[in-house]
Amino acid sequence: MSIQVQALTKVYGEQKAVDGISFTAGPGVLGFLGPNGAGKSTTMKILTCFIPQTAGIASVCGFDVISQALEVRRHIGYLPESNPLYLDMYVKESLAFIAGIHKIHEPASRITNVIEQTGLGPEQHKKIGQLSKGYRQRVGLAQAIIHNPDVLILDEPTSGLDPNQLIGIRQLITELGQTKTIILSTHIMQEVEAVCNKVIIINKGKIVADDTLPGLLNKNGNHTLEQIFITLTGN
Ligand SMILES: Nc1ncnc2c1ncn2[C@@H]1O[C@H](COP(=O)(O)OP(=O)(O)OP(=O)(O)O)[C@@H](O)[C@H]1O
Repeated sequence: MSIQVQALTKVYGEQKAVDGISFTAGPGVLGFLGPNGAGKSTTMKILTCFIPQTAGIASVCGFDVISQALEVRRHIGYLPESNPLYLDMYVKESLAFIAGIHKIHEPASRITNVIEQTGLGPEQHKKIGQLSKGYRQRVGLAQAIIHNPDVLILDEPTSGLDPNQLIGIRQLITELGQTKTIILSTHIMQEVEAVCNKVIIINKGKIVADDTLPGLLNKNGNHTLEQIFITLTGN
C-alpha cells in the first residue's frame, strides 16, 4: 500500500485534532470526508511532512514521514486547501520554478506535458494573477504532479469552481487515479460519487467509516451518501 497510517495522533495544545487513526490506501481515489474541524487537513499535512505527528506512524511509498521526509516529498504531490501561488509569475515560469526545486531532468518537455495534461494550454502565457479560480487550481495541480509523484494529496481541490471547471478537474483526478494513489478531501458528496472508489469518514479526529463506496452505501441501508455522512457525524 502506498500510504500506511497507524495509530496517528496530533495534539495542538489542548486540542486533539487527530485521535489514533489507522488506514491504508493504494492506487485509486480515496475520498477523505468529515465535518469542519474533523482533522482532515491535519492528517494531510502530516502525510506531506508539513507538520509532525504527536504519536503514531505514517509512511508514504514505504518511507517514514519523520525519518525519511525527503524521500516522502519526492513521492508525493500536494495541493493544499489555500493553494498558495505566486500571482506575479507567468504560468510556465511558475512550473519551471517548481521543476527546479524537484531537479527535474529536461524540464521544458515535462512542463509542456503537464500543461497539456491539466488543460492549461489556452492560458499558459498569462500571469497566474490574471487567471480564473479554476485555472489557478489547474496550475496548483500541475505543480503538484510535475515530478510525477506516485501519491497525490488534494485538499478540497474543487471548492469554488463553476460546474464546467468542476467537470474538467474531476476528469483529471479520475485519470490520475488510474495509476496514482490519491487522497481527496471534499465536502461535495456528488464529487465523491463521481470520482472516489474508497471513502474514509472522519469525525472529531476518529475514523467512523472506511469502506469502498458501494460497501458503505450497502452497509447503511443504501441511503444517500449525504444521509450516511449526517448519521455518522451528526451530534
Ligand atoms: N495550528 C493549529 N493550532 C491549533 N489548533 C489547530 C491548528 N490547526 C488545526 N487546529 C484544530 O484542529 C482541529 C482539526 O482541524 P483540521 O484543519 O485538521 O480540520 P479539517 O477536517 O481539515 O476541517 P475543514 O473541513 O474545516 O477544513 C480543529 O479543531 C482545528 O481548530
